[in-house]
Amino acid sequence: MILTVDIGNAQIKAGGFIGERLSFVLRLDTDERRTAGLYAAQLRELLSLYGFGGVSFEGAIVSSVVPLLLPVLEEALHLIGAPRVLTVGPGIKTGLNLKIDNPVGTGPDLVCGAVGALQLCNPPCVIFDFGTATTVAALDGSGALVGKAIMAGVQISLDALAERTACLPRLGVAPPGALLGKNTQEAMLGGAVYGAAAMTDGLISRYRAIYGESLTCILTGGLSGQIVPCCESEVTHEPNLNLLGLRAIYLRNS
Ligand SMILES: Nc1ncnc2c1ncn2[C@@H]1O[C@H](COP(=O)(O)OP(=O)(O)O)[C@@H](O)[C@H]1O
Ligand SMILES: CC(C)(COP(=O)(O)O)[C@@H](O)C(=O)NCCC(=O)O
Ligand SMILES: [K+]
Repeated sequence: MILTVDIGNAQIKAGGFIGERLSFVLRLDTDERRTAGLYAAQLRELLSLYGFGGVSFEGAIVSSVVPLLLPVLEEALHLIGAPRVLTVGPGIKTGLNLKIDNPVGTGPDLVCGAVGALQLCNPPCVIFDFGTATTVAALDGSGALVGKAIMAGVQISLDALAERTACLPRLGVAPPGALLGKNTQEAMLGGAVYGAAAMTDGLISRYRAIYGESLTCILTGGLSGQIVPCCESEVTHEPNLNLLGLRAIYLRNS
């Protein structure tokens, strides 16, 4: 089995591939205070809970947008028995052409998503990733990453409303009851979720004006399942896109 690990700002996603098949996805909280031993113990426990306790790993690959946690998870993966642990960063072959300023400063999650997208479709394509931040990565007809957009994430927007107003409550992203709410909670959820979906539709129509109607739009990220049902555009939903990309990068480097 190949273990793929995507460290995001909210959660660490660990996916196990047997061949092409993604057999499981574990989610752990991102916490910079946690040690390698604690993450290893948690991974071990979850692996056996899901029935993969005895499985041996061919290797593992990690991508991180939280620099402090990268060595911590690398060590945790060695501790649970991964004989080799690759890292998405300088020196790794991704096969992706980055036609942007400062390729090294680009989030490795965007790189993994782009590589994952190229497994699923022919470019041009755009990837919307709804996590802590909402990000867009655009791949031109040659498959090169040519541009990106970064917005406040859907949960961040709700958190900011609760923090910076006197009367608005703290809410988690959830299916909105209606486009227009009848109460404060519905109004906030409708605004956040339909607002994100309408932003997505609006950006897609602008990107289609550049790249043509054949542009493939892939939505991913932990919150994408809440946004996809409210979008009007034709989109592909792949919640584990970064893990697919990580597996492809692992294979390219082994
Ligand atoms: N099992 C799950 N499946 C999908 N989304 C989840 C799940 N558990 C939590 N989430 C939501 O996904 C969000 C994190 O999305 P994610 O894409 O992992 O963000 P990041 O990459 O920034 O860590 C959290 O706000 C959480 O509420
Ligand atoms: C934009 C991000 C914060 C998104 O992180 P996430 O929502 O996946 O936790 C991350 O990709 C990042 O820190 N990027 C570096 C800046 C850039 O890609 O231009
Ligand atoms: K994101």
